[in-house]
Order: sequence, then C-alpha cells, then structure tokens
Amino acid sequence: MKFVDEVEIRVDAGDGGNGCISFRREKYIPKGGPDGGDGGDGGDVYLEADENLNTLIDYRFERFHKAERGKNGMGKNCTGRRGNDIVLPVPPGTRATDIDTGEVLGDLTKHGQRLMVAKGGFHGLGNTRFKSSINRAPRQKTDGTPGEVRPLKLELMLLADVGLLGMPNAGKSTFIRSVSAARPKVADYPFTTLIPNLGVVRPAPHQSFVIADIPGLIEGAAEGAGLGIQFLKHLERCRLLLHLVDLAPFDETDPAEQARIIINELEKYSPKLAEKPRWLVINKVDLLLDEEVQEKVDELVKSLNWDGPVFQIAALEGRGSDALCREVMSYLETLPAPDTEQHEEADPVEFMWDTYHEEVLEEEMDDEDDDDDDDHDVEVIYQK
Ligand SMILES: Nc1nc2c(ncn2[C@@H]2O[C@H](COP(=O)(O)OP(=O)(O)OP(=O)(O)O)[C@@H](O)[C@H]2O)c(=O)[nH]1
Ligand SMILES: [Mg+2]
Repeated sequence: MKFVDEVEIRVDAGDGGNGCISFRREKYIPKGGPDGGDGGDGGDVYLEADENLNTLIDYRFERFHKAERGKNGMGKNCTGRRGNDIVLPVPPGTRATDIDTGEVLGDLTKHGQRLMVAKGGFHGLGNTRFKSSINRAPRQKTDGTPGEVRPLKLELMLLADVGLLGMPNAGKSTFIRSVSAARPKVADYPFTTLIPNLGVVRPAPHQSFVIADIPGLIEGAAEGAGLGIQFLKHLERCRLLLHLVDLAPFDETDPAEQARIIINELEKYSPKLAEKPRWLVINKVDLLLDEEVQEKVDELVKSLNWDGPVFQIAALEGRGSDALCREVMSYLETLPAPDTEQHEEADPVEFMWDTYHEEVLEEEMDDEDDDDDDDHDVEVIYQK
C-alpha cells in the first residue's frame, strides 16, 4: 500500500436544526397554545486512531467529510433528531492541525483514542420556549447555528522509540534488517529507501523497542535537496536517535564532513530534534583493518568535537548490532514512559460555538423577560 503521511482535508460538522413555530390545533380547542419543538443539534466530526491503518492515503481521494444536519423541530412539541456524527479513522501517530490558525488540535497516539475536530451546530429553539405570562402565542423561534467548518492538515508521525539518521548509503536499512524482522530494500546506490520503515527489535524475551528507518539526508535537504527533510518529522516522537556514519564511503568522502552535514540539516529542521539524545554509530567497520578503524574513529570524534556515546558496527554481518540494541534497550528503560499521557492532558481545543451557545442562550433568557414584540410575525434571532 502506498505510504502517505500528510494530507489536507475539510471537515464540516452538521448544522443545527431550526426551531419550529406551531400551535396546538384540535377540535373544540379554539386557542391551543404554542407547540413548536426545538431542532436537533448538528452531528460532530471526530478522528479516531485505528491500529489497522498505517497510512493516510484514503484521505488523498476523499477530502470532504460532512456530518449530518440536525432535523428541524416539529409541531406537537416534537424535537428534531440530532444529526449523526461522523468518525474518521486515522492511523495512530496522526496529528491534526487547523490550517487556518495553525493550532494543533491534538495527537492521536493510542488505538481507539478520539478527537473532536468540528463541533455540530447548536439546535434552534421552537416557539414553545418563548411562551410567557405576557405572550401566550409567541411567534418566535430561532434557527440552528451552522456547524463548524475546518480545513485540517493530518500528519502521520511514526511512533518509534528509536530513529535512524544518516546519509544515503550509510547502511540504515541494512542495520534495521540485521536487528529486526523489517525487510526494507538495501542497495549500493543512494535513496534506496523512499518511505519510512518500522522494525521491532527484541534484544531479550519480553523486551522490545521500535526502530524507524527513514530515507537518507543530504546537504541542502532543508531546502529540498534529495528527498528533502519531510521525513524527519517521523523522528519527532523518537526518544533516541542513532546517527549512522559510513566509515569507508566508496566515493572516499570524509566521514566527519558527512556527519557534520547531517547535524547541520537536523539543526536547520528543528532545534528540538537536534537536542534529542543522539548516539554516533560508526558503520562498515568490516571494510577496514582494526587498527585503521580505531584511528579513523578517534579522528572523527575529535573532528566533530563529539562527547556522546560512540558505537562501532558492521551492519552487513551484524557485528556489534546486538550489543548496540541491548544498550539502546537499557537506555530506553531509564527514561520515563513515552509522553502519550501528556497529550491527553493537553489544553482542550476551543470550538467556535462553545461559548457562543452559552451566550446566545443567556441572551435568549434575558429577552424573554421583556418580551413585547407580539406583533412580529417570525423573529429569527440568529442566522447562518
Ligand atoms: N561492507 C559493508 N557494507 C555495508 C554495511 N552496511 C551496509 N552496507 C552496504 O551499503 C549499501 C547501502 O546500504 P543501505 O542499508 O541500503 O543504506 P541506507 O542508509 O539505507 O541508504 P538509503 O536507503 O539510500 O538512505 C548496501 O550496498 C549495503 O550492502 C556494512 O556494515 N559493511
Ligand atoms: Mg535505506
């Protein structure tokens, strides 16, 4: 299935149904009172995380999603039915952003988690509501308010614990193949990997973490060179980055220079990402003699001014890979649990009509007290 990690859609909540003006009409009851019912609220639009999905591709083809309008109120005090909600399934790891305001509405990280992204319009009031001691035959009602309309950007950010970073050909896909069951393509040309891949690593029974292999970066990626930096967003939720460096590039470029390019691009993309814990993983040590390796690694570390952890591996034959994964696992275990809880506590999103409803209702009640507009035919208090 094609991997799509960013789409723009529009969600329309249903409008509220209108209130109704009606009077009781029955044989032998000449002046029946008002009996116009309220309308129903419009349906809401929700996003729901569904672990059976792993791409947003469906939304490439279907961009408009509308919830049902509330039904109008009817005579005999019948309230209109509420409009049905719609629930749009998205893969876990999806972030929803309002395109107009740039506000992040929320992150869906756990299966079954729901997020309201457009609130249905509020129902209109029927004329029964306007009955009072001074106005026994009110000819007022209100219309439902419009449902909220939101242009939304959905972004899928993979939920991996560890992200692989590096130049094309550094051996990222080879590494993920050597430590997990993931089988991304490996080849000796750059940009073999075009879409992110996830692999589950199990360093010991009952222990596991998820690792993400993303396409390689090159100089100028922040400006769009190569495949650009769009895939870096998949690393935003990782707790550790492994920066793979090819110690013996076939084009004989300087590994330190190559490593610096990646660090620069990372900083250009997001200082927050650049500050994430990052380990240097020197790959392809099998291509050099042992003494040479140590010498080159020392040179590299010195040239980069690197004081973080350094590992040496030969991903192709799996040398050093398992030891690295065990270290990663112990490191992850020292960290607090992933920040999914935080998202749930995030500030609730305020919907356009949230306060409006309260205000209108309050106003409505105040109006009722000094209701002297009997001669009006129909008064529509708020309109779409
Ligand atoms: N000798 C040797 N070759 C390796 C090692 N790791 C990877 N390679 C080779 O390096 C080449 C590139 O490996 P990939 O795993 O495709 O590299 P990548 O970083 O995923 O590259 P992109 O997907 O293009 O970003 C392949 O020909 C691999 O066989 C290693 O440890 N030793
Ligand atoms: Mg690859």
